[in-house]
Amino acid sequence: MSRTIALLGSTGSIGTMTLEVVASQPGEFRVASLAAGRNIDLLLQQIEQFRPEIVSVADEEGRTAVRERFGSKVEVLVGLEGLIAVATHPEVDIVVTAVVGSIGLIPTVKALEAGKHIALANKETLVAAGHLVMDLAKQKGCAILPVDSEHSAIYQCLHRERSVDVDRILLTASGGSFRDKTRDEMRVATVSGALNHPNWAMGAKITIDSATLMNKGLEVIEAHWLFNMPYDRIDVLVHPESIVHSLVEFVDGSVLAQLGSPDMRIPIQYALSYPDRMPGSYKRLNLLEVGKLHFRKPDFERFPLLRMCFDAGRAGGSMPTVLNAANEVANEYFRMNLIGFLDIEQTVAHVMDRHQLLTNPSLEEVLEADAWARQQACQVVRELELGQEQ
Ligand SMILES: NC(=O)C1=CN([C@@H]2O[C@H](COP(=O)(O)OP(=O)(O)OC[C@H]3O[C@@H](n4cnc5c(N)ncnc54)[C@H](OP(=O)(O)O)[C@@H]3O)[C@@H](O)[C@H]2O)C=CC1
Ligand SMILES: CC(=O)[C@@H](O)[C@H](O)COP(=O)(O)O
Ligand SMILES: [Mn+2]
Repeated sequence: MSRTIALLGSTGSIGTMTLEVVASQPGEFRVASLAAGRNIDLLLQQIEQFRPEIVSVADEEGRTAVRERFGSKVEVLVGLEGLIAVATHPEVDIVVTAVVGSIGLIPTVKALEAGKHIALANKETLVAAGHLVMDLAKQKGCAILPVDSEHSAIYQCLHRERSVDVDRILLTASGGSFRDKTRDEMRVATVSGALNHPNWAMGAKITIDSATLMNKGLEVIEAHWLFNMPYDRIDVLVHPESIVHSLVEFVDGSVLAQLGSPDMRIPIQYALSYPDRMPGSYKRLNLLEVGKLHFRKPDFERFPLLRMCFDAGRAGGSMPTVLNAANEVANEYFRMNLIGFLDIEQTVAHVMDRHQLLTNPSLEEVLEADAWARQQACQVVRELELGQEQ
């Protein structure tokens, strides 16, 4: 096969698993470029092992550390310029976008403009600017291969199916750390409690999003763009075991589902090897051990962010951008112990209320809306602290 890969977010949960997949398939993949943030110790090990030609880091301190160790053996860039250079490396076939947050948008756009296929983990990119990213991919003939487990599942179920034959998509949700908690329990929830995901070991931001069900809401918007599916044909199903990764119902009533152990290396490898499959030694699913699978309706009252995501998606235009940016800020404030768990939804709701919708934003307008929402979210948090917001 021998595909050349760029990896954005190499030091994160998806990033490190991507490199595990690469290392487990000798001769199949070459890593030409890596982008990390501030975890320079890990990046140095990755450079040693994978020998990329270009790397990117978050700041000058990181650049100095890499240069001290590797001298001119590797080119080191910084910040957004670095992310773009990594994503557009001339020899790269596939860019794995595994940074967290809407910072992933511009490098993804630049990669598409340079004709790269995208293995997309960074769902915030599609939430922020799905209309622009999907149009650009189509125009350039580039594939957007989903890494997110649910979307990989749907992609696999849709393989060789006609879109006219699809009736609806069913996205499964574990329910997150607070699946069975009351609102009163959530009001006093701790960061460590929210970070205790029942099934998946993931980065901190997505784990908190999973606990608020924001992650599922973002995934609804991601599915809307990836599969060109109207919102009233996307349903969410709480499935505590995270074994059925998602399902597709067809017009004849037949339902296809993709199942597997909850291990992100499986969808990562599928995105990298698509349309082929490569052998993998990941833990096999044993349904006899699992025994029973459970499904139930999501509770929109206890988890209002899920409804807000449907609302933002249906409003369209700049609203999903604003929803996402406000959530990124509120999620981070919660992780820093500066606001309570339920203040996340309050912050997002107030920022959405204050937003004047742009119906078909350009990339520049998306970036402006993102920046506006971040600044508003900080303002709302200050007001919440002062007790000015209900
Ligand atoms: N983890 C999972 O299982 C899944 C994740 N996803 C999605 O994949 C994406 C990544 O998630 P995950 O791996 O969990 O996140 P992590 O927090 O574990 O990793 C984030 C990565 O992004 C880097 N990064 C963060 N900010 C910047 C920045 N400003 N500039 C450059 N690099 C930056 C971090 O660098 P450093 O650490 O060096 O600072 C790290 O390498 C998210 O969009 C998430 O929603 C989707 C499905 C499953
Ligand atoms: C592994 C993965 O794809 C995550 O996005 C996962 O979906 C999070 O679990 P939740 O279903 O709890 O959001
Ligand atoms: Mn997911």
